[in-house]
Amino acid sequence: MHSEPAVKIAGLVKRYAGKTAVDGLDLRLAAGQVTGVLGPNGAGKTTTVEICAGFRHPDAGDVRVLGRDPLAEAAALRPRIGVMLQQGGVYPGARAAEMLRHIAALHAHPLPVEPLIERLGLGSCGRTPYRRLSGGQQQRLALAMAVVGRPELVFLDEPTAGLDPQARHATWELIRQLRTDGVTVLLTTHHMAEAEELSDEVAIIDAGRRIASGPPEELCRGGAENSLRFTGRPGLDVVSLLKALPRQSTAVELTPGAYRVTGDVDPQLLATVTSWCAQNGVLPHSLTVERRTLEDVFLELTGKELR
Ligand SMILES: Nc1ncnc2c1ncn2[C@@H]1O[C@H](COP(=O)(O)OP(=O)(O)OP(=O)(O)O)[C@@H](O)[C@H]1O
Repeated sequence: MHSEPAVKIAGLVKRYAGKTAVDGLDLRLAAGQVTGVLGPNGAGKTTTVEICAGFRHPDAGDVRVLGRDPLAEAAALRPRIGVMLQQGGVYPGARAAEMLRHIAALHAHPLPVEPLIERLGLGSCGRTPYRRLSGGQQQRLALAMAVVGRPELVFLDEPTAGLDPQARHATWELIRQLRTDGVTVLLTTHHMAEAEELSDEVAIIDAGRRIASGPPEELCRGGAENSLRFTGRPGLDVVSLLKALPRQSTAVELTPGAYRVTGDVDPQLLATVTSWCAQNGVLPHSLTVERRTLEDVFLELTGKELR
């Protein structure tokens, strides 16, 4: 993608009472793509979103949203961006449908409100005051409010946290639709599979800095080894298998008849293993290529200790 990024963040710093929440963050969101922003609790994701949305002052660094300064040019940006934060932004007594209609009326070409309400399963609670909605319903209303104005860019801070599976799927569909419509999406989430599934690019943030970024499949491919497992008769000659494999591969019999090959698992390595099986009269009962998931990558990069 060669067009100008929808969001450019360079050297962003934010401190709260001497505590550094964002520590020199660099991040770019490609226009028209979904960027998943991942990070442990307290990594600075929400703070970054709030700064991009013009709700907070950065202490240092440069932030450009659709080419503009999110604070100084907030009025010009407001009709062009949608924001869903983890909480707040709704008057507690406002009824769900009224609130959405009100937001829609502030925009020049809003989405039709009723279909959006139905799509997010809010039809039965349209007349319910915000404070009486369940947590998941409040989340869905916040999502509807973020997208109803047909924004060019949407910030979604943990949109699926606490949602039931149906609402989660409806949210994923909505995010896919936004992408199809060319909307740029920043999505923060703790669900690695969700990020892997929905994002064109992923950025992993830790302690206020970007520690990795790229398309999810690229992040999963790089770094540590993948593995290939197969089952066959017990006691196969793994030393001879190892000799057939590229250097730095390993081959072990984990339990009788269960074998694991690690290394740079690519189509060539798969062909080497299957041709070794053919030469040795082995018909594997099962053969699986295990690739690292985004969760594996995340834990490798950010560690397994609780923050
Ligand atoms: N208003 C605030 N006042 C003081 N400290 C704050 C404030 N908001 C956030 N922080 C601190 O800044 C750090 C980053 O918080 P932030 O909410 O941006 O992280 P996050 O990555 O969104 O976390 P989570 O995944 O838990 O939502 C945390 O240590 C948090 O305690």
